[in-house]
Amino acid sequence: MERIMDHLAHERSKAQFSVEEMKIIWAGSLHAFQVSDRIARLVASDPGFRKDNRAVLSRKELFKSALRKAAYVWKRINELALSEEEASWLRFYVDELAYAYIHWGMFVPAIKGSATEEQQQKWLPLANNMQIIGTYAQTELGHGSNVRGLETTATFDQETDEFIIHSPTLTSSKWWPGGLGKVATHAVVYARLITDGQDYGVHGFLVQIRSLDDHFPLPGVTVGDIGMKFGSGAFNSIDNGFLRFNHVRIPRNQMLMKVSRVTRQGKYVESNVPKQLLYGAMVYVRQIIVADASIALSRAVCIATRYSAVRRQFGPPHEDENGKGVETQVIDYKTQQSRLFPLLASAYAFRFVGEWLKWLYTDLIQKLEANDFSTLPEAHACTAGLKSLTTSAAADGIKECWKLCGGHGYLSSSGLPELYAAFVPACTYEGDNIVLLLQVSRFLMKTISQLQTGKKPIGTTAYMAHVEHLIQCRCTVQKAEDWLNPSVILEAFEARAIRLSVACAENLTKFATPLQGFSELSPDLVEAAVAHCQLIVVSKFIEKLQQNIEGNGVKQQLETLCNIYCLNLIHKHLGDFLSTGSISPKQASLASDQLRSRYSKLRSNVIALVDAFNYTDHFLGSVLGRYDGNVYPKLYEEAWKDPLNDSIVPDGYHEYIQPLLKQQLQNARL
Ligand SMILES: CCCCCCCC/C=C\CCCCCCCCCCCCCCCC(=O)SCCNC(=O)CCNC(=O)[C@H](O)C(C)(C)COP(=O)(O)OP(=O)(O)OC[C@H]1O[C@@H](n2cnc3c(N)ncnc32)[C@H](O)[C@@H]1OP(=O)(O)O
Ligand SMILES: Cc1cc2nc3c(=O)[nH]c(=O)nc-3n(C[C@H](O)[C@H](O)[C@H](O)COP(=O)(O)OP(=O)(O)OC[C@H]3O[C@@H](n4cnc5c(N)ncnc54)[C@H](O)[C@@H]3O)c2cc1C
Repeated sequence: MERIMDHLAHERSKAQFSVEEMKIIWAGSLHAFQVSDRIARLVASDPGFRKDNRAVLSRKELFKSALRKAAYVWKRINELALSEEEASWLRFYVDELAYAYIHWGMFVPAIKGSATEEQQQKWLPLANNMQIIGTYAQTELGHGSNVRGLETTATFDQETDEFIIHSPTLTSSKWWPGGLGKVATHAVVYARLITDGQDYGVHGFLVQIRSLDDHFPLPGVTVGDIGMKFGSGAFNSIDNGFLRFNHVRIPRNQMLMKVSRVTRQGKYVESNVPKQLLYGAMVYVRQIIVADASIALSRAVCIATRYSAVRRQFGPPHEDENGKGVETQVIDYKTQQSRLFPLLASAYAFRFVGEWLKWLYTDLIQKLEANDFSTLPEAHACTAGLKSLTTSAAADGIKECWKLCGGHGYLSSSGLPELYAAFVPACTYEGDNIVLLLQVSRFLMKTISQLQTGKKPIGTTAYMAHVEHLIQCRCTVQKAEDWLNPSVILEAFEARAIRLSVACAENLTKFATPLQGFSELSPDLVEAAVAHCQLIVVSKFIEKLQQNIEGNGVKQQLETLCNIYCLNLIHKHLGDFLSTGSISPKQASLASDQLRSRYSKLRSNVIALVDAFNYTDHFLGSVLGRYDGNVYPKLYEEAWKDPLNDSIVPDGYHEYIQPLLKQQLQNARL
């Protein structure tokens, strides 16, 4: 036991940088670090937030436990008079999916983004004080991705000055909204607006669905939970629901009227803001999901890295620091490093691109407030594309971390199965990842077509202004060290991205209609979108390194991580880089050499690099990822806690095992 504990201490002593300074870089600022650290400890030390028994709870128990925690969170927020920032950290570290995620993450943002000032004044105080609990009811049984295909109707009745909300078909039933099944009292419902016999497409409406007195559904409302979801624990603590309306009436002023409105006379009037603002809540949440992807991946990487340093298999016996013979730490196998270290680098890369995306979103909101809508298309493309890229990579990465932990990774007590089950739907919710990449490719094709008109590309597409150079340039790498030059890396990624996009644009012209071309070439368009989004992540990592980074050795570690992130992408997408001529086969081989040498450089720092995430054992929820590395005794302890071990002879023995054994024994004697 002692030896294992010593192992992580020894690993920590090998670090070549200041972990405390790296914690600040990871958190984003000294202030963010201090607040998050304080709240993380507060949550970890409060028995009310215990979560180690989640995997063995039944669905009903799990749901009730999530309700209890959500109420307790609210109580603590008020008792401690927490600021909005502190309250968000508290919800984050409690780490239990419940209705509050949708209430604060989508219902409130939808009201802020799509309601008029007057409507906000009425509804936001109610929502902010939890006098009502809201959900975001967009997806239907028949349509999720295709928002324009939604079927729920909101028909204006001029006589009573009301909208009639109705579900005309089974497929128009709302399906999936979080917190809807059993909790929400209100919903922002997306429905087709019909007035004067004309269909004006999908708009948002605020609809009360349950009584505030007895919680029963209001007349005309049929509502319930859609059933168990993938994995134990995970998303089963939340009540994703279905909802059907039978001619439910709401006052006209409960249409969200910032983008357009209906007058008392039933006239449809558009405002001067773009229709797409109706989708504003999705842009907001996609940006948060990118931050969440870095968190989910970093949790898995932290577990797999610490465990890989504790776990020993094979190898010539080495002497440990006490002179004892020991086997090889699995983290020292080059295959383990080549699977794990790029994931560690990705966690950092996604953290920084998430930080940048938050800035982009804040900037967008400031511009929208000043009636400047010019950056909306780029913000949509960036949030959609990066949500897709980071969630797919994080979901795959978490699964890889579980395999990196061998058999023990498959145990619930490793924390990895639940982490995976809870995160993998991020590839689907808030926009299916392929559908979102097709949105990015549409934006890229539009940008390329505008190059011919002389329009200067801006922001993340600014590189496209250099199309002529990037189409014909040759990578200058001659020796492995050349791959450490950020401008060489950047140009290789820019060349690959633009060459894939330009090839798509050229191929599109070969089809009879753009629609046909988009459909036939969609796999290529998705690859071009991925290349563009990876370029964004690479360039934001490089930009981060150009900032003033304090702390002993911190910048050097980040440089190594950045190199690993970029070179591993080249290795993984070699086909693209070679087929577009962005690099040569010889340069690809030098990139692999450099990548291997970066792994060796990083090796002694990896435990400290995951410590810099500053996750408490409570938040990690993993025996394998414990800070003290005391894995085996704790695994044994956890095994004893399983309800199956409550009795020596199991329930069912007398009914099913004993008679079977007796029968077989008798048969053998005959
Ligand atoms: C110490 C530690 C420190 C660490 C610090 C870390 C910090 C921690 C921070 C955060 C942690 C976070 C923790 C929180 C965790 C969050 C977890 C969340 C939990 C669960 C949440 C689950 C929520 C799920 C909710 C939902 O799923 S709601 C439903 C979402 N539905 C969709 O997304 C549907 C997808 N479909 C669409 O979006 C659209 O239909 C479509 C695909 C875009 C197509 O639409 P349509 O046909 O109308 O459009 P087009 O014709 O294609 O386009 C028309 C033009 O409009 C443009 N467009 C489209 N969409 C938008 C948009 N959203 N905004 C702007 N513009 C848009 C489009 O580009 C077209 O433009 P054009 O110029 O080409 O015409
Ligand atoms: C855990 C979870 C929570 C959710 N919470 C909410 C919520 O709170 N509120 C809410 O309104 N919704 C919610 N949703 C619904 C979610 O937003 C949708 O599931 C999502 O938008 C995907 O839509 P879909 O299910 O219709 O997938 P589909 O569009 O049916 O996708 C099925 C397949 O078709 C492919 N596909 C679809 N269209 C195209 C295309 N044009 N080109 C190429 N391929 C295509 C997709 O790539 C995918 O492989 C939630 C979903 C989940 C899983």
